[in-house]
Amino acid sequence: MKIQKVLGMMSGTSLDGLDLAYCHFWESESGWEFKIEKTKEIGYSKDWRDRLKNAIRMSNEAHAELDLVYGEWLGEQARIFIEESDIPVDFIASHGHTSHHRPEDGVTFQLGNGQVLADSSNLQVICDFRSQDVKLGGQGAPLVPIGDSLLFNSYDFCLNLGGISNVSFQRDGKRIAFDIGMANMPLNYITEQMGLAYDEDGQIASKGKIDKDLLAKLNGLAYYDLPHPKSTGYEWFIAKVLPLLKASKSSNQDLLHTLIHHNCIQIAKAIHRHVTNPKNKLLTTGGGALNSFFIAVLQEHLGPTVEVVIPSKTLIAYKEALVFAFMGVLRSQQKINVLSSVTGADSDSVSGAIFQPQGIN
Ligand SMILES: Nc1ncnc2c1ncn2[C@@H]1O[C@H](COP(=O)(O)OP(=O)(O)OP(=O)(O)O)[C@@H](O)[C@H]1O
Ligand SMILES: CC(=O)N[C@H]1[C@@H]2OC[C@@H](O2)[C@@H](O)[C@@H]1O[C@H](C)C(=O)O
Repeated sequence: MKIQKVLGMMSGTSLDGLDLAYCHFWESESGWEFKIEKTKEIGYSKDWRDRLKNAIRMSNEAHAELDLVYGEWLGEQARIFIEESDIPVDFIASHGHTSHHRPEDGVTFQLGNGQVLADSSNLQVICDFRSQDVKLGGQGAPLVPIGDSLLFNSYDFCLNLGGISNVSFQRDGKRIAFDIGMANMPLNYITEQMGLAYDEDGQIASKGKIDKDLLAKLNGLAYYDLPHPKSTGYEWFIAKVLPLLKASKSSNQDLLHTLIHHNCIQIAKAIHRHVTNPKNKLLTTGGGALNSFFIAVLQEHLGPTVEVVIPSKTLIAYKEALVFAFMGVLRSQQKINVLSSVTGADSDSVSGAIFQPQGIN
């Protein structure tokens, strides 16, 4: 039994920080197995958060420069983590940070240059998991469903509550998945105005009340009626959601309360549409799983047919980094790691660019 030892690196849309998950993978008679051996979250400084957030508006030159500088920073973080944990690593699988995602225009870009990362960590790097799928006409997202299908198939549904919410499930022998809409992105936008990183356990939101007008407008956003495959991101938030929040006269408390109900209504709607069993287990991960008010409202909207299952804090926080590490393993073995049933691409693919260190450091 060969164990693959991989460092997965992930920076998500909520811009809270970089997740590092050192994982072991091996194949048994019952399929793929994994263990998350060591983890670390490196919170972004205000400077990094601002640079990554503003990448969407940068000139090509500034964007290219940021790609290199961020790749170097990722390499440094990997090096420090590996040294302090004293772990043998076969290779790094890095998602990077999405700066642009407009698959309809054939565009997706994850910052964190692979060659620079390989050189500064002195390890083989697999990255750029999305662009081949977009070239094949797919959404390039979500990608974690390959992991849901091969590592978490005992659950009826897998839900991620990051900046964006997405869901995945098996239907007629195929994995289906899509971005439902928002999760923490608009909540963090509001709490940022209040000088807070986020609303711990939804304490502020829980004291608010529903702004009915805003709720109706949010629920009326056209994205929700699009059929899957579909994916969304910061561009949609800025163009369609932010103007609605800015136009509302409600207090921050009421905005947070309304946004959580809105998110949960849309999540429940998306899941109910695909429920086929009387009882379903919904594995729920991503930072939103730590927000007890969000989870209580979600369970209320889902009702008794769908049970929200909250796993360990490690899995909540590091499932995405784990799955990108796993996608690296599949890539290194020339196995399919991006599913066209999820993304709508012309075909499944073995995605990810491979970079070898050139011994510069
Ligand atoms: N205790 C908590 N109470 C409330 N919210 C929390 C708590 N812990 C984390 N969060 C929320 O979770 C967010 C981080 O979630 P996560 O790390 O899953 O997002 P991400 O991976 O960046 O997003 P995506 O999956 O969309 O790329 C924080 O920004 C915060 O909004
Ligand atoms: C383009 C991009 O980075 N999309 C992210 C984002 O964050 C959540 C959601 O939107 C999902 O589609 C995806 O990330 C996860 C990790 C995925 O690909 O499964």
